[in-house]
Amino acid sequence: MEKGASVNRFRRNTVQVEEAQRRIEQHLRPLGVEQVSLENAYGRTLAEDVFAPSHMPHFRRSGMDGFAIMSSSTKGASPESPVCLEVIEHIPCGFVPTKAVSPKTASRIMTGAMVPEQADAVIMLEMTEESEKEGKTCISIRKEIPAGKNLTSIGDEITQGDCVLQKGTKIGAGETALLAIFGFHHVHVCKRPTIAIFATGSELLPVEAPLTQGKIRNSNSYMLQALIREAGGIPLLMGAIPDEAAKAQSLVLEAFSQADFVVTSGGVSVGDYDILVDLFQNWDGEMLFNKVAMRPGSPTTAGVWNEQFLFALSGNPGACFVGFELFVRPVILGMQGQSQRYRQECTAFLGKEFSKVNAYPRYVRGKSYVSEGKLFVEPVGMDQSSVTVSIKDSDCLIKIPAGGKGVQQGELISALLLKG
Ligand SMILES: Nc1nc2c(c(=O)[nH]1)N[C@H]1C(S)=C(S)[C@@H](COP(=O)(O)OP(=O)(O)OC[C@H]3O[C@@H](n4cnc5c(N)ncnc54)[C@H](O)[C@@H]3O)O[C@H]1N2
Ligand code: MOO
Ligand SMILES: [Mg+2]
Repeated sequence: MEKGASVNRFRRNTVQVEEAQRRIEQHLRPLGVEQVSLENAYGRTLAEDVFAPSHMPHFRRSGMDGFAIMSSSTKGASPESPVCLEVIEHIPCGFVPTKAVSPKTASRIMTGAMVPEQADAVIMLEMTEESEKEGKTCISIRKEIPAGKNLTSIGDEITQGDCVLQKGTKIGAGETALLAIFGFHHVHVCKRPTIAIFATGSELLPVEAPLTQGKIRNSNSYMLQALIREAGGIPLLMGAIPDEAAKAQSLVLEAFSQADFVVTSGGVSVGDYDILVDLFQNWDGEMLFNKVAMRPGSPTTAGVWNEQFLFALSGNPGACFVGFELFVRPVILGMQGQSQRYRQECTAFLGKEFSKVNAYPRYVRGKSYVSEGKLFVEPVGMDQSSVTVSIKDSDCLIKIPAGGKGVQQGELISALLLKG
């Protein structure tokens, strides 16, 4: 097979993960704003602060099915000397009371209904006894009811004018409920980036193809597609490019017109057919980095062309996954205007020793759990860069520092939490 035009491999300068992230950040811009209907707002990022246009609740609301009363009318009420009040009105939800409650009267009211102005408490149905007297309905109350009982005052939850949701907030179920409450049928959200995904490698088969000797199915593209979706991006599956440098170059450059940025996997190391290296050799954009002090994924490469990123992730699935988490995901979030772009880092006890010697900091696929009130993390198992099976089992990346002989069980260690 013909070799890629990769005889003169170019020099690599190793940068730390944080430095690589900093270089990316310098080119990171939010994409802009669009309007979506509330039903399509889930998972999107708010592009503006949302202020309450009204109080919540905006009327005095009953918390129980019962009777709206003046609390003062129950003064001295006891089983021995109950207070009797005449029922003057029935107030279902959605109804505006028409009759003023007096010290001698009560209005039957349902949960969520508007409490008449003069009433300052609601007594539960079960705490009253109803009777008919001379064609009138009366209730007897055997207990004093304090003012404010079972009554939600205007603005109890939210005051008109309050900032209820801040710009940059990701819209989940609770945010959606608030937007609906305040009548925001359409919301301004940050645009989602479209990301073209290429796999590279002549060994790659389409997922539907039968396996043949020496070939494998292209799993990275689909993994990246899922990761991009999780981060709120719009993935564009562009298929696999065979190991032909010229073809890779034209396809990748072409994709910049269809997407906000491009992610590739494979072909970034020092091999004869590592065609992304050739692409970056002919690159007339800015090279951000081409080697990172990390395992897996040390050959991860990134550049910018006309302010559009090209992330060339490693082909090894474990390294592709980690490269996405550390470099691509923050860009997808940042383009959507999210300020919290990086995975939360926590300190935890290592549940199982990790004894590999590390030339570079290592991001080990791990599982977190709580035992006796303490947070533990432990490696999920096979952790080689080439291993795919353990990706699904991990909810964190354990950061094993460079140097030394690994980390012992029980030692405190940092981990990036991958969920949430
Ligand atoms: N002599 C050296 N060899 C290697 C070095 C090195 O420094 N010197 N680095 C190793 C490291 S570290 C990594 S990580 C890998 C990086 O490999 P590439 O990014 O160049 O990826 P490929 O060579 O294209 O493929 C590697 C591996 O991954 C499989 N692969 C590729 N694409 C996919 C895909 N879409 N879905 C599933 N699997 C994929 C591919 O078949 C290979 O098995 O290089 C080391 N080598
Ligand atoms: O960068 Mo490669 O893992 O790190 O195998
Ligand atoms: Mg390679």
